[in-house]
Amino acid sequence: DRCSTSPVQASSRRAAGLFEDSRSSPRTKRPAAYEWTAGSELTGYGAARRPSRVLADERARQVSEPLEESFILPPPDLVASRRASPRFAGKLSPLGEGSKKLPQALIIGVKKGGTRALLEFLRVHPDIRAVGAEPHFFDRNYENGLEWYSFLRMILV
Ligand SMILES: Nc1ncnc2c1ncn2[C@@H]1O[C@H](COP(=O)(O)OS(=O)(=O)O)[C@@H](OP(=O)(O)O)[C@H]1O
Repeated sequence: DRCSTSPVQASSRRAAGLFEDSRSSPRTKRPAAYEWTAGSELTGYGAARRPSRVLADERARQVSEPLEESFILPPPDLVASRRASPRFAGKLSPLGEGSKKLPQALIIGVKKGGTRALLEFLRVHPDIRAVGAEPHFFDRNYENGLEWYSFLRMILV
């Protein structure tokens, strides 16, 4: 919500990379993220603080390291409410319990643009899980990289 035109465009490119990563390689998503990140011209808040080349190299090192699987537990509210749909067939997500995964969808918008309202509408759907609070990855936590991002208990659509 603090982005001007240029960072918003950068965010859109980044989101597209994450989408493709999740769909094309659900188990080994990091190599795809590595290629995407390393080949991208990074602009926006993170790049404004450090040179984009340095930032890209740091990202490449982070995402090329092997990831631990199955360490993030489902949110307690989901367990308590038993909102998981029959599609999940006894699991709490299509990925199995405790999977760590980047989101398959991002909501990006200006302040007071209705993003919170959209999130709440989507959250009603039993096949959609979402972060509890807005993570502000692109405008406040971008420098923490994808590792930080995937540590959130993220969205499983
Ligand atoms: N579909 C639709 N139609 C009309 N108005 C809508 C709609 N969706 C959201 N809103 C109103 O837009 C205001 C900002 O919404 P959000 O708080 O969800 O936006 S955001 O989280 O800051 O992006 C907020 O208004 P205020 O309550 O006056 O702040 C929402 O009620």
